[in-house]
Amino acid sequence: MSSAAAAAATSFAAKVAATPAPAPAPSRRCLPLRWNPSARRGVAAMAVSTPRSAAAAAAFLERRESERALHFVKYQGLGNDFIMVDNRDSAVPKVTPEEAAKLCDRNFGVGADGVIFVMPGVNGADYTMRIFNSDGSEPEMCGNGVRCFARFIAELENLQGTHSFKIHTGAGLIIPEIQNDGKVKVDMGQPILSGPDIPTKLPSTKNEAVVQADLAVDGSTWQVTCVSMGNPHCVTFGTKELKVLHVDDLKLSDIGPKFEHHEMFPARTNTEFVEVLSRSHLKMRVWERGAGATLACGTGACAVVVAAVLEGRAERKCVVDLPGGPLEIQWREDDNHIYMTGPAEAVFYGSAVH
Ligand SMILES: N[C@@H](CCC[C@H](N)C(=O)O)C(=O)O
Repeated sequence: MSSAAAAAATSFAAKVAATPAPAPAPSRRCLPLRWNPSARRGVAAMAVSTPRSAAAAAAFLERRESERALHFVKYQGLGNDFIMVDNRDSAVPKVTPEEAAKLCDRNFGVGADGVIFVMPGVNGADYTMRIFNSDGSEPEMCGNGVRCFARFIAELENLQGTHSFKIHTGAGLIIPEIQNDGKVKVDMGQPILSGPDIPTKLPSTKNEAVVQADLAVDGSTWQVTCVSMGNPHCVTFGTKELKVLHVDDLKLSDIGPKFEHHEMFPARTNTEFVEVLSRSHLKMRVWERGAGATLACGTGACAVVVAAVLEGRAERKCVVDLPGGPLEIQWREDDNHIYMTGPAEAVFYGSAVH
């Protein structure tokens, strides 16, 4: 955590009232986000088992309503978890980057990989998505986050069934579509391959792209392919010495930060370590810029398939296994767009006092 965020940690009193979300069932909707008395009774009833604690919980809920509280819903996509904030009434995020870092702290806050804001759309988009990483920095895009975003909008707007939305993000227009089975398929747009645009200072090796370039990290020469999905990714399948990675053997907390802060990446980088299981099945672990080791990274999985295709290791349509579960990724030849399909669901509802 930055010193600014650490300072905020002492001043930002996050008291979190968390309640498990109802089990997902197609015919049953989640609790409405707009505060409503019957929903509140439901929360209290779930949280309490004795009359005495029921009274305490009711008193707490009364007090909570009278204080300035940030109401949120915690969502997760393959274990990549986010505090979702209904920010539809303003283009200014309801929490600062320092407060976001505090909220994301797994001991002193709610615990999450990031905070995501649903904001009014601009330039013809239905909504704008902004996100703060758990260190308070602001990335351009988040793949798992945009799936959660789509499900959150459906909940906020009381929409059932299939729906697609035009979302304005720092990576341009992103289009998630909620499918019949509840999964979300996202048009993630086109990958950016030009080194300076990613950005990386590594020289291009294949046309304008940086493919299987040598990168010295921690005494080894890693072979990396760089891809931007709006946010920067460095993908590696191994070192010059050790061509094949066994990703489960990696000590991510040692090696990850050395990539993230490498001088070749002026905006820092996300890094994906990949094992090829077959030409349509990849396995990866990720060290995320601003969030560290996470259970999944949607933009990372897209970057991995692009890198695998550019290196001739895989087909354009792959299942990518992440620690939190699989994502289906397709890099289409006709429009050069990448499509990502995966789950997203609400975990719990809460309020943080600040
Ligand atoms: N987990 C995300 C990526 C979030 C942003 C990333 N940490 C960055 O700084 O670029 C995903 O699912 O894509």
